[in-house]
Amino acid sequence: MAPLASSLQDPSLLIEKAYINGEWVSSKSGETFEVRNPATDEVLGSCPESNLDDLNDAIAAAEAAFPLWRAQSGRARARILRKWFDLITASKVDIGAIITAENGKAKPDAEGEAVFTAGFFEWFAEEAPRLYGDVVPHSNPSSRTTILKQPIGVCGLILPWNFPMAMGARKIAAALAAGCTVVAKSDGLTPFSSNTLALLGERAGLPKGVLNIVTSLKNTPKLGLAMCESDVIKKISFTGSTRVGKLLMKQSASTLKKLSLELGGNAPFIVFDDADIKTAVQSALIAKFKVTGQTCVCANRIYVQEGIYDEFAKQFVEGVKGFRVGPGSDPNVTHGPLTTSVAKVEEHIQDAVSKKAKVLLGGNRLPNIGNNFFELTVLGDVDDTMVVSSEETFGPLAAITKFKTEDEVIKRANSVEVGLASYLMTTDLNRYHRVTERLEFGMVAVNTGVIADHGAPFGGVKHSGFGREGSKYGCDDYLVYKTIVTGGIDTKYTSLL
Ligand SMILES: NC(=O)c1ccc[n+]([C@@H]2O[C@H](COP(=O)([O-])OP(=O)(O)OC[C@H]3O[C@@H](n4cnc5c(N)ncnc54)[C@H](O)[C@@H]3O)[C@@H](O)[C@H]2O)c1
Ligand SMILES: O=CCCC(=O)O
Repeated sequence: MAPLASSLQDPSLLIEKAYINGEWVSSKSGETFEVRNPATDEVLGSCPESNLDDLNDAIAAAEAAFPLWRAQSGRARARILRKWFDLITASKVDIGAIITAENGKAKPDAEGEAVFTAGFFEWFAEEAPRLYGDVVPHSNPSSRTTILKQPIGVCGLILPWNFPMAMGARKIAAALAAGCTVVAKSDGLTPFSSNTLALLGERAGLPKGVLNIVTSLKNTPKLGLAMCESDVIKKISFTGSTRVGKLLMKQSASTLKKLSLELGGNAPFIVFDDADIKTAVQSALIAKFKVTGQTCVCANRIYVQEGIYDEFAKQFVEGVKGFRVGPGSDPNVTHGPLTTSVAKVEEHIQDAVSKKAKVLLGGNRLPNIGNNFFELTVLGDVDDTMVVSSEETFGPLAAITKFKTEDEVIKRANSVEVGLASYLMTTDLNRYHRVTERLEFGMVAVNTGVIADHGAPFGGVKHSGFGREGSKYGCDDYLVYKTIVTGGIDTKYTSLL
């Protein structure tokens, strides 16, 4: 038994297999890949290196399961999703331990992710019976137009490593509630969380073939291409970088696939002189350093108006000093390692410092703890020529920059290609209206550092992609609308058409 499994209350939650047609399977080639703990570099276990044959089996299973799953009532699907919620909630501690082991995030964040994950099953259990269509008046009074919302079919879901369970849940719960079946590809760095999720789905009563998971590290691009080119898969939903999102869109052209792309961000965090400084500092600490800066909604550019700049920077640095970096499994640790590499954080710091940014805190690797650890870092006097202002760091680097006017900061905030999350700190109601409406981002958080919630549509604009996850709109991405027109031509009215 893998050592991680033996540390769990329920060791069966850790599965080193792929999940196809209700069976836990090895890859046809027999190949596997190792999964490592980013805090220690220890091998946690291994998973099958799924290949195209395995993917085709998964697609065939999802195709075969689709007619029966879609034919169930929304209420029947809801009961399974609701039970899934209960099972995830009951396994919160074990799930947290698995997420921390493979992703690195600190225990409270990992257990928080378990709760966040469960919430999507609860939410979509409530949506499943309520996917109403419409009846629309027709211009011919003897006709009627009915709009049916129907499941699109088999969905291919490509999942990231930063929320290895919750990002999968946000897609899987919505797709299954809508009546679709799923082939998911978990991230090669974090396959165990997805497997645990599938196992709990199986225990909740999910019929075989409704959810399938292929696991892969090196075959990922091949599997991604095959998913895009498959005529059976009718929709792809992807969370990850803008680069890969654009590639998937190109690859999906030949099958004209419906796509949801949750891509990169570069969130501005704007603090006006009139902000409540305590709220602004607390919100910035959360928005910047959640999961050690590795969420797509993390504040990347902190713009502070000149009158409040020095005080904000001082209080922000004091706040950061209250955090503790270390292995996520240590209960005293608030921030774990980076899941991938510290190189980009270091490059952004070096570039900024070479252009006269000031290091207010941190700035160094922490090799005494491990290769993937980096100090929570605060830079002041950042300007727009620095790489950190135009590129998402996806790491623990807070880049603080000064601004003078509202017009100036809106222009600078909107100057990037991407448009996912943004933050606004102000107590001026008129300013709130003006600025929220002018920011070119899919989401604006006002006087808070937390955006995501099950009921809040999550997604971006511009190069951050399209589609909305969670919320009452979340099933739409997995539905197609069918128009049914009934009635004959009523000659009395044809002259009015
Ligand atoms: N908008 C969102 O909801 C959201 C959420 C999390 C992360 N992100 C973004 O993801 C990025 C960080 O993650 P990353 O650098 O690991 O992203 P990435 O795009 O390299 O990887 C994301 C996922 O895609 C897979 N992948 C990579 N190449 C692929 C290919 N050719 N075909 C199919 N799948 C492929 C990876 O294995 C991984 O599972 C950041 O830009 C971040 O903002 C966005
Ligand atoms: O990384 C993307 C998701 C972030 C979140 O939902 O808080």
